[in-house]
Amino acid sequence: MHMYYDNHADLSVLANKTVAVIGYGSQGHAQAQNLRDSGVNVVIGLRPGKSWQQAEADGFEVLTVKEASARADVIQLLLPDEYQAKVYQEEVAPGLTAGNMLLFSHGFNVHFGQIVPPEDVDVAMVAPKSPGHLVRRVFKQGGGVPGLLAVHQDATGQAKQVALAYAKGLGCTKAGVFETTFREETETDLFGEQAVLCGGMTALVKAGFETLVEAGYSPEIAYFECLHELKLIVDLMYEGGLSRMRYSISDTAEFGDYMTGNRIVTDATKEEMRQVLREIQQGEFAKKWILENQAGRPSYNAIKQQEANHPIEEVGAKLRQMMSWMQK
Ligand SMILES: NC(=O)C1=CN([C@@H]2O[C@H](COP(=O)(O)OP(=O)(O)OC[C@H]3O[C@@H](n4cnc5c(N)ncnc54)[C@H](OP(=O)(O)O)[C@@H]3O)[C@@H](O)[C@H]2O)C=CC1
Ligand SMILES: CC[C@](O)(C(C)=O)C(=O)O
Repeated sequence: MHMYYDNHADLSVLANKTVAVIGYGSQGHAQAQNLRDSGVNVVIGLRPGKSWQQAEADGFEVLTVKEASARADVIQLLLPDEYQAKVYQEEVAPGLTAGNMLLFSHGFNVHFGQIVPPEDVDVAMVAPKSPGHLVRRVFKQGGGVPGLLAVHQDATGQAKQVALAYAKGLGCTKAGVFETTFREETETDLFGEQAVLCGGMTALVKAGFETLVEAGYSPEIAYFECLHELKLIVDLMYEGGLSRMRYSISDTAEFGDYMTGNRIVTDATKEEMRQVLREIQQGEFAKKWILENQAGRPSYNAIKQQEANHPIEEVGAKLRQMMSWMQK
């Protein structure tokens, strides 16, 4: 296992190749635009619709998924994970030829056996560790976000060099690309988004907001305290770890942090985290998500609606309107 930086990757490996970016959503638009700015020949594969119009407006050649897959040497699947297997079977697989590379930014479908590529193609992953919009924003600022790289299948003997060149085109080798496996990326990514980054964090923010509002404090103050300021605290941790954040906050806040943190995230919380990880490792979460999609997403849709109506969303929308400088 290694970390790779700019000097380990050679963009000329992609010089005579065409890359098809399939999907033009959060990751698709960012990866396609960064690659193009890095001199890579990119076409976009889509169905007719909103993304197609956007990709054309952004100056790309847009083809159907079938045409783009057949044209390209490297095919990066950036569709929502839940649709990838069907689109792969019907539109990508028929155009694959020996020596092509099939790329992913998340290992879900390969790791859980929903996509089984033929043996004569390379199968790899370049996964930026960042939401797509920041993959683009940080690149435009002259930097890059870190990434993960994994080779699942090396039919040509060149898979790692091609994947590394792709990662360089995204800007990831500026920040560091860590070599891993499809299993490790998939399980840690699902764990991170469920237990910490998305599920854990939104539950913590809502619980804090509700505690203050239910105790009679203003929703505006509760919003600033529990959501708005979180970004500023996270920015400090991002720049210099927990110690930089603790250097910047008051000693009173730091003492409160030491006294209270473990009362909020207790041994029971950690035991629940271990249980969440077991369910991911055993494929229970994947099965639940696949079945949820087959059933038309009843739970996903109901909870999405309920969450959109949470009072923190109402007060937040009102307060953010006044912050004209904020990237929305
Ligand atoms: N979001 C992120 O930041 C991250 C995502 N990833 C991974 O990247 C991959 C892409 O995720 P993400 O960028 O969030 O996806 P999005 O939901 O943002 O984008 C979906 C894109 O796929 C298109 N699409 C959907 N269905 C079809 C179809 N049947 N045929 C053709 N095009 C279709 C949509 O076009 P239309 O407008 O027509 O619907 C849209 O352009 C996933 O594997 C995900 O796990 C990894 C790291 C971070
Ligand atoms: C944290 C969510 C994420 O895993 C990401 C941006 O890396 C995702 O899949 O969107």
